[in-house]
Amino acid sequence: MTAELTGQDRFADDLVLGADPVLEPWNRAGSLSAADLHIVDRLGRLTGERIDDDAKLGVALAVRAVRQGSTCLALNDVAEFVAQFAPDGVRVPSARALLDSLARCPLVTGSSNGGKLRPLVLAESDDGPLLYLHKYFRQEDIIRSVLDDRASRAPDVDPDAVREAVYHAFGEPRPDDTEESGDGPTRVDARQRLAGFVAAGRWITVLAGGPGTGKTFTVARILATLEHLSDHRLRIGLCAPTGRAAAQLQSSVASYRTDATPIRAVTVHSLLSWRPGANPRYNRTNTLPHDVVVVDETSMLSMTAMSYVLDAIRPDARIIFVGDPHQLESVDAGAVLADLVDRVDAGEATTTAAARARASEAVALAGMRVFDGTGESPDPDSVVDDADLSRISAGVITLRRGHRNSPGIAELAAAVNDGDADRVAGLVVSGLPGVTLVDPTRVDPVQEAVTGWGRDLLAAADEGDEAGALAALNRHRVLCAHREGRWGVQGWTEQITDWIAGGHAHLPLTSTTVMTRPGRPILVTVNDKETDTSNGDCGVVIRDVRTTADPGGPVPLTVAFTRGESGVHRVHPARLSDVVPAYAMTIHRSQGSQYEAVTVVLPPVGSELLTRELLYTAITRAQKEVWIVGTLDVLKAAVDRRVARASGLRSRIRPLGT
Ligand SMILES: Nc1ncnc2c1ncn2[C@@H]1O[C@H](COP(=O)(O)OP(=O)(O)OP(=O)(O)O)[C@@H](O)[C@H]1O
Repeated sequence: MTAELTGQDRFADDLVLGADPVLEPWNRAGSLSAADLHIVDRLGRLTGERIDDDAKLGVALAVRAVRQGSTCLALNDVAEFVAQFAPDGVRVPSARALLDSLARCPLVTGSSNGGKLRPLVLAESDDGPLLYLHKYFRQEDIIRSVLDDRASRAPDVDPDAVREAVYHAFGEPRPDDTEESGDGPTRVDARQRLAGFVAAGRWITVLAGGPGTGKTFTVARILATLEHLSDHRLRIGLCAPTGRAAAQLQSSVASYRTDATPIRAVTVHSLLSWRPGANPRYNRTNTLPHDVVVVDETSMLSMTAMSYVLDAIRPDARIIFVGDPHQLESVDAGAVLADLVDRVDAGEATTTAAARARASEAVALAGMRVFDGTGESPDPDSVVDDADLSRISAGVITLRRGHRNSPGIAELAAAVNDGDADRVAGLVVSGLPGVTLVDPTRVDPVQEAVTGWGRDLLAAADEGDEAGALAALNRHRVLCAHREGRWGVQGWTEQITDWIAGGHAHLPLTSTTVMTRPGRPILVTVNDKETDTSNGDCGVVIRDVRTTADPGGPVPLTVAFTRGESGVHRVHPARLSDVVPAYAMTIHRSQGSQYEAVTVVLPPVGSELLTRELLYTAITRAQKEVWIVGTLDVLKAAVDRRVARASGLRSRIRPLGT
């Protein structure tokens, strides 16, 4: 499934001949795909019984909802769900009519008319009735039951030993809370220390925070805490949804654990021995050997992957989920990290009085205090408020202090997250440092910045200066919502190539032509063990000064990639088959990376992709400077629109008929 295409784009010529009359207008309008219709048709045939028109539409919409990232269809929200894509003139049944019809449908588990095959589940929730495909209902059920089980127990640890281990790894709280580091005095972030206490005292911890808030830095210290507490050598599993995120996690953790054994990080698929089309080798009956498993970039994890991970980890092993819940979620169904945080806010996670008492104690030991609601507005670096305390007692800790993004970008990102469109517009117009709104019809400032970047890349790469070229690589990036079209990656790549060539670019860059000249940034699109490159890796083509050029022959080239803090990995262009130019890339692709400066190209109003999460993800990729190409109206529309993914994880649910 591709989250970057809308239903309309994707299924325009996806017509089903002789379609069911109820679904035909939806198919003709491009709102339901041929695959959606085939699934409904096939299920109807297999059950061999008559399906009501309303139930048929309900099932088709549930299939579409999953395709769009939800794990179920929320019946009470159907009118809102279909508003964007219902064909003109069709009757959309009310939530009540859908429920009545599905409650009698032989395809539905728990219906009054259960057939032989019941691949759907109708469940009651605090948010009203939810219709699931059975697979997703089961996966959510696994997640819910593992979370509840882990919240109901705590590791048997000696509080004095925990205090000693946390202080050893994070330092003791001091009145001025400063410590000397190689780079000069650095303030210890008390929330990071608090995360150490939380992770030591629980079987499952969610470490949330925006980019550069020190999540990986904290993970490394949490691991040191747990190692200090353990009487045996801990088996630690580090993983992330993508190869690139795993490589990044491994190198950051290694840089913070200079005197400890390096730990390899792998993809979630590799950790679980999960091959495409098969079930993972590790599961409830064949659990992973690890004592601690860290999952980074959890926002990108699909619900299926989350359920497999939770199922495969021993009940007496610690799990630490790390990520930014405000970022774009998985391209497959589910928004599990956001759900893990939201279910606490919705009062759904189990938090007992004892857990709250333990959390308050940890807050004090970390050198913070609980804000009682009186006095001055609290400083989030030294106090936790009531909502925060509930989250902490449910194992969710959010780091807030950014150590990387410029204050202007951090302020804008916070306003975007708060969903305050007027504040966002006000900040942008007021000339917030590091933030510029660029009129899409007058992109000269962007042209200047991007051209300068492209020429810096070229100058270093042409000299064969790989350190210089790699340093220039992350100086700028153009991020687009869409792949195709003038405002997409394709259009911007053409534009940038032309700018850099001074208006004389003759051919558009393709995966083959991009590697024919030094200075071109490239993006790898597959994981490849042979070349030790991962999907999402960015490199730069440089002149290979170590190879002597044939007189009159082509310039010898190599592609350089950064490895670790300052290492370089070189691959001959001929060995890289799946690459694309990387002057511009999609916002989805940029997740997990940061650049000094970013140009964010907003899609037009009305694009299904224009959401708060998209905007947040894009602007927080920039460390120092962000140019937002779009109008104020588009910017405000983005802030106002949230990704709506239905899920039952945020509320208590029970199957209908139980
Ligand atoms: N308490 C601290 N004091 C000083 N520097 C810190 C502190 N915590 C983190 N840093 C620094 O901030 C930078 C970002 O930290 P880190 O990479 O751990 O953040 P992150 O949240 O994992 O980022 P990302 O969003 O890239 O995953 C690093 O250079 C790190 O050394």
